[in-house]
Amino acid sequence: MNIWIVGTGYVGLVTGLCFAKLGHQVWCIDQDKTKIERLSDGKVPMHEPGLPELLHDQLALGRIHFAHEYTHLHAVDAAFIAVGTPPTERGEADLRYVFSVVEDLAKYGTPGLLVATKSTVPVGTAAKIRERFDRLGRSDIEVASVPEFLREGNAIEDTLNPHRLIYGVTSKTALTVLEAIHKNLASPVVVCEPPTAEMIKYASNAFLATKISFVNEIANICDRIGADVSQVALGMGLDPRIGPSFLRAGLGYGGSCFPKDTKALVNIAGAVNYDFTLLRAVVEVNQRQRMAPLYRLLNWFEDLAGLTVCLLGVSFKPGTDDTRESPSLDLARQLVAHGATVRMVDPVVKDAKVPGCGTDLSVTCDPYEGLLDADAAVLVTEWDDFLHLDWQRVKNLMRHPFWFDGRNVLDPDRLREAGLVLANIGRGVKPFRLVEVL
Ligand SMILES: NC(=O)c1ccc[n+]([C@@H]2O[C@H](COP(=O)([O-])OP(=O)(O)OC[C@H]3O[C@@H](n4cnc5c(N)ncnc54)[C@H](O)[C@@H]3O)[C@@H](O)[C@H]2O)c1
Ligand SMILES: O=c1ccn([C@@H]2O[C@H](COP(=O)(O)OP(=O)(O)O[C@H]3O[C@H](CO)[C@@H](O)[C@H](O)[C@H]3O)[C@@H](O)[C@H]2O)c(=O)[nH]1
Repeated sequence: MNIWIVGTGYVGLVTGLCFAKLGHQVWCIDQDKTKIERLSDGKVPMHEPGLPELLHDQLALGRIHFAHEYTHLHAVDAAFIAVGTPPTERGEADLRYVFSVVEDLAKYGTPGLLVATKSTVPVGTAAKIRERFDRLGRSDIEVASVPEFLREGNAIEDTLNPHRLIYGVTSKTALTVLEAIHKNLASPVVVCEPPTAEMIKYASNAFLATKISFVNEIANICDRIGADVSQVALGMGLDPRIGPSFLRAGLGYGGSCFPKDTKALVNIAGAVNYDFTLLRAVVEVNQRQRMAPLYRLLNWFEDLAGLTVCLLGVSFKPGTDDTRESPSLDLARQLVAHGATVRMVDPVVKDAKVPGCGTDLSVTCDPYEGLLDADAAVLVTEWDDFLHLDWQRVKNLMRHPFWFDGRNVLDPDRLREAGLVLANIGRGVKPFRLVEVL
């Protein structure tokens, strides 16, 4: 089939390349001319495992094309909208990019085109898109909601083997096109109305965020009563009704999705006079959780002025260079406000724009360089590169030996043997090694 993907970011590029791999002809359109030129030259603008190879292969096969305007005017079967829906100041999803694409598609879309949103959009958006097309004289265009569930760092696998496909449609024609596009995927399919599809996306992210904030609250209690949250999560997760995933305590969730989508769902509920009390608490717990290392540092040093703190990890999670809503940036801003000098280390992020910090902070990829003469270190992102350092060398490099493991991934015994002082999240007691899954 012939497919347009509008918006060539994390979602659009991965989706476009995966559709090409499935045998379709794909045109990725983006208003960012530089990005399009780089992609046409085979250069991937973000860090995502497997993407450079996939781009190379699909360019060679002639199935993927990049354009910054709608020059391809012959029959296109479907257009997927994958532009950003960033939060407004009030936390609502900003739909201006989506509606701007709708205007373009009304102008350039060929008759009978199916327009599907992959962007995460508030419940009711498909209906608004339908209205706009009708107003623009394009009642022939079909509208659907096909929410996206890929995770950054695992995006290709998630797209080629999704846990589910959600088709929010209002006609058999739309369903037939979606089935033809995804026919080589063996995933369960849920066919529903567009508002239900839109809600499935928000409810899924909100539920995962709730699990994280829940386990972080348990961790904070564990710290105070001398229990170990890692083993609490292990014990809980063995119950199949609970499951082991998304129970890793730490500095909370970041990224371009959970923070914005939880706030957007609180707003969606508010707009229909429903107070989503639970989700508001999830958001609040997450914000507070990010500051755990700051309070520990103040506890160790009382005053942070003049100290050097090394933050390990800038991206919001390992496997990506995405720094949107990264806990590391929030923490850096707070540390700078307390008078500390912040050094950042990350294997793929090259520079850190810290909002409210004046200048960009420099980022090195060498942990030993970042730790030289540091008074304290905080592991914010659990990149493999940080897990097995030469701890004796680390101890000798640092001015003071204070470490905060914000993701509970470092081996406490190893660090302590090297003479480092270690704090973590909710592991108030030394792990009792006999407790294993037998
Ligand atoms: N990033 C993820 O992991 C993920 C996963 C699932 C869903 N989503 C949702 O998908 C959407 C896109 O997210 P993303 O992370 O890929 O965003 P992104 O910022 O990486 O990419 C968006 C792209 O859209 C382009 N764009 C904006 N307006 C345009 C226009 N009028 N015409 C053409 N191109 C335009 C931008 O230049 C940019 O390249 C969001 O709604 C997000 O919530 C994201
Ligand atoms: O047990 C856990 C699991 C995750 N996280 C944090 O949660 C955030 C999100 O992680 P993850 O879900 O792996 O990353 P995303 O790429 O943001 O993917 C989420 O957001 C996407 C955008 O909506 C969805 O498509 C995905 O299904 C959904 O998992 C990260 O900061 C993680 O560090 C934890 O703190 N504890």
